[in-house]
Amino acid sequence: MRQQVAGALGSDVGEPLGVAVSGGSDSVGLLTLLNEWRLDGGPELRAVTVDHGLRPEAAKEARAVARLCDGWHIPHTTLEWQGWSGTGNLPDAARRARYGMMAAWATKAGVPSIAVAHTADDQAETFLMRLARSSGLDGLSAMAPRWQQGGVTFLRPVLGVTRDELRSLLRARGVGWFDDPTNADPAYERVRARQVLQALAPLGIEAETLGDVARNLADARRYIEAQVALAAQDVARIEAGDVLIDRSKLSELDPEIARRLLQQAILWISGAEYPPRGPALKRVMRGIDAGDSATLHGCRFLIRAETLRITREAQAVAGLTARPGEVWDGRWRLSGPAMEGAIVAALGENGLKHCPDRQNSALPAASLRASPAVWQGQTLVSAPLAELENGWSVELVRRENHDFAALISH
Ligand SMILES: Nc1ncnc2c1ncn2[C@@H]1O[C@H](COP(=O)(O)OP(=O)(O)OP(=O)(O)O)[C@@H](O)[C@H]1O
Repeated sequence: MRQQVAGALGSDVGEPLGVAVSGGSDSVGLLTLLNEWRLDGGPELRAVTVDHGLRPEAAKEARAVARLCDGWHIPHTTLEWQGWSGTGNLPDAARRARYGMMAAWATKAGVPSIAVAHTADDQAETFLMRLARSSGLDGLSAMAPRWQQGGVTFLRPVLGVTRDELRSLLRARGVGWFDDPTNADPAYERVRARQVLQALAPLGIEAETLGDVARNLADARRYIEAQVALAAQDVARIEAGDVLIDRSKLSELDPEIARRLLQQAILWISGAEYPPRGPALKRVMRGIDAGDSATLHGCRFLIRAETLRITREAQAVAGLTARPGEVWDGRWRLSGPAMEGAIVAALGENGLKHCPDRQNSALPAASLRASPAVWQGQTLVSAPLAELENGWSVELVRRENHDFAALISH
């Protein structure tokens, strides 16, 4: 098992390696494996636990993890979440906060990557849950073995190990863990998925089997994504943050490649976490064929004779502000002279009127309205994309997970 984990992490795993330990069997099992590897020449470790403050036992569990780490001479940190606003989807908010806090902790502590303990069972349960949502190739593909978030790499080194294997290891080593009471509550979809998985055993379907299927699908997906990247290099280019697509070449692409290419462009421009729903995107694609401009997912689709221009929708960024030097709308950074009270916000219709040289910009008015500008109160200071610089410069910043620009330049 240890070789499996070391192999999954790869020889280039940074040091110290972070490990996210909730106190459950999966993550305590991962910690145990990594600790044994550490004692045998593996990377130094830093453990982290997030106390969401949602269950009375949580603080006690965090302390127990801290004690375990202390006994093994692994530095441990507990991060306390107090951000629950009381509205919305609690598990989702807790998960987002957890990853955000762990990434911020890692950055501060000089930890380049954090291992989390998603197991083969998590993978299989997720697969079943996605089946219930009629997911396609993307949803059913295996969980990524690594991803980037908040400047940190998250790693899943035990995707090939089952929960039972980790529990057997812990029993053999005499290491205890906490059972989350919700893990037995059939009100949770994941618990029902676990029960269904057991029922599938007589058919020869086990966690590993579904993991194999999910990996096969991930292989197919990787191939399709490579085709999308090739197509993007051929049909698309970037102009000051807009994506320009050759319409006749687009119409010759396989519809699935075209759909994915548009989806990638939308994710890059909008910064949305999830792509638009399939039917909505298909409707826009039919509109593009017919020559109709449209808006979708915070983006505008402008049809010209030969080109489709996808730009940011002005309405989606109205009211969005950042300080100079900070990233605005997830991908723009404006820098210039120090200036009291200066903020970055969209140029908008009002600002556009105050850009005398806007005609010299290659961008149409729709793109310029949604472009970043510097304001001091109601006064427009700079709009670099609309040819009003006043000593300011603009930079397109790389997006962590949806970098269309990188897709084209590779
Ligand atoms: N409170 C916590 N503190 C530290 N690490 C945690 C905590 N909760 C979860 N983790 C880490 O994340 C891993 C996966 O946790 P969990 O199964 O709850 O899934 P998730 O991250 O919420 O995502 P998903 O629900 O999509 O599977 C755990 O094995 C552990 O490594």
